Amino acid sequence: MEKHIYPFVLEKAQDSLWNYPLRAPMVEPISILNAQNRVLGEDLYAPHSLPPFDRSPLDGYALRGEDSLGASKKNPKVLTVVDRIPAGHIGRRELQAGECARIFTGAPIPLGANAVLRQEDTEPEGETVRFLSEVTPGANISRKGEDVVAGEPILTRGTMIGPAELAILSALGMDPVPCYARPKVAILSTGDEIVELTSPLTPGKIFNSNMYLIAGYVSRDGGEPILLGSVHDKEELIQARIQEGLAQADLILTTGGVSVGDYDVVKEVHHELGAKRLFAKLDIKPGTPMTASGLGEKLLIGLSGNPGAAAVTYELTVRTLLRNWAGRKDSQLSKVRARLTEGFGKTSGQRRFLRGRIDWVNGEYRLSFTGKQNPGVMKSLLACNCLVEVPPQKRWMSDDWVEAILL
Ligand SMILES: Nc1nc2c(c(=O)[nH]1)N[C@H]1C(S)=C(S)[C@@H](COP(=O)(O)OP(=O)(O)OC[C@H]3O[C@@H](n4cnc5c(N)ncnc54)[C@H](O)[C@@H]3O)O[C@H]1N2
Ligand code: MOO
Repeated sequence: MEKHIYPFVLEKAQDSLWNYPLRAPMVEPISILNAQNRVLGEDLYAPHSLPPFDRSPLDGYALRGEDSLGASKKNPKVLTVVDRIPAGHIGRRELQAGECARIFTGAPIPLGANAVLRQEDTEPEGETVRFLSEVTPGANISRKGEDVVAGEPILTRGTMIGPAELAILSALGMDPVPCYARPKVAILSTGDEIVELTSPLTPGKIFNSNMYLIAGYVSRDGGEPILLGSVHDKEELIQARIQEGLAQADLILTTGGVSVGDYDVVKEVHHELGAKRLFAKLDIKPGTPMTASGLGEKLLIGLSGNPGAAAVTYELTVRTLLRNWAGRKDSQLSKVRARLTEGFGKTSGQRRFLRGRIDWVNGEYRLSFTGKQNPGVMKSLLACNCLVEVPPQKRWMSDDWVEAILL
């Protein structure tokens, strides 16, 4: 057991992880039905324009605008209706002077027409229609390409696909969608006290909740969790399970076994596996004993077993690492200024990150702490949508302005 481990400044630890040369994910074709929340793997260009043809934005009549000039309620212009064009159909003939076509929203503008008059400004009369107002040539036509022009760059690599992207992709007929493969992340919980949910909870044991916590984060951030379950605090057992993980994944996230106790063997296991230490202690609370080692193009990260500590350190380090690796553009943590609804008086020699919640209240962001901040506490993660740093020896007072790290 090492006597003293030098604590790494959080920002240096972040740098070492975020710049670690992991293998870039391949690009794979994904059905548009499964593309939500996937990351686009290529820049995409529009194969055709949107709309793909000049169309009517109104129910009314398509005409040559010149034929309506001077029309008014008092002095209507009468045109002959020679065609009827519902959406999805095309006009049968080119309009001549003095002619118009009944047209409906979304239908293509017929040849010869250059304007549409809405039906509210007309009075149909048998085969003819009276125009009660004029419409200038070019008016009321939704032009081909007014939304998207064929060939224009439409979505860039690294875009997270959501409903708006799905709409554009499908309008352009782009199925399947080239997406980055989701990086595989193996997750292992260590500890003699951990049991799986399928086993009874006998005295001294707790259920393996960290695996679900971390798997949830991994999926959220664009990775594919591989669940390795839990393993007792024995070096050879942990090593074997990590090796099992390494056969399937390039990032191994373990929880527990990183502190200074007799059973905290994860650091030794990293060493035995030939991994090179990046850091083995952070200058923050909670999660101080977090450890990380590089093994070629693979990373081994040991988070604290305490769920609150594992969550905070995941968010401050692994979140951005994984989003970057998954190819996402939104990988950086962002901050907003918020005013505290309450103080936090407990000082520490170490930087501390508190779990909080910000809400927009009466024209400003207000930040409240979400409850007990002990590293073993899970409940304060429930409403948590931000973290707030307390510098060493600092006390936050109610109404202080702080920077909230958005989660
Ligand atoms: N003498 C010292 N003791 C401790 C120190 C220290 O500096 N000197 N550091 C403390 C700090 S800080 C932390 S954080 C913890 C970290 O311990 P480990 O990361 O080695 O984690 P464990 O001891 O294995 O577990 C801690 C805690 O979390 C519970 N746990 C573990 N795994 C799970 C899981 N999968 N699901 C739910 N809960 C889990 C475990 O039962 C413990 O209660 O060490 C302090 N000790
Ligand atoms: O630094 Mo430990 O993670 O919270 O209590």
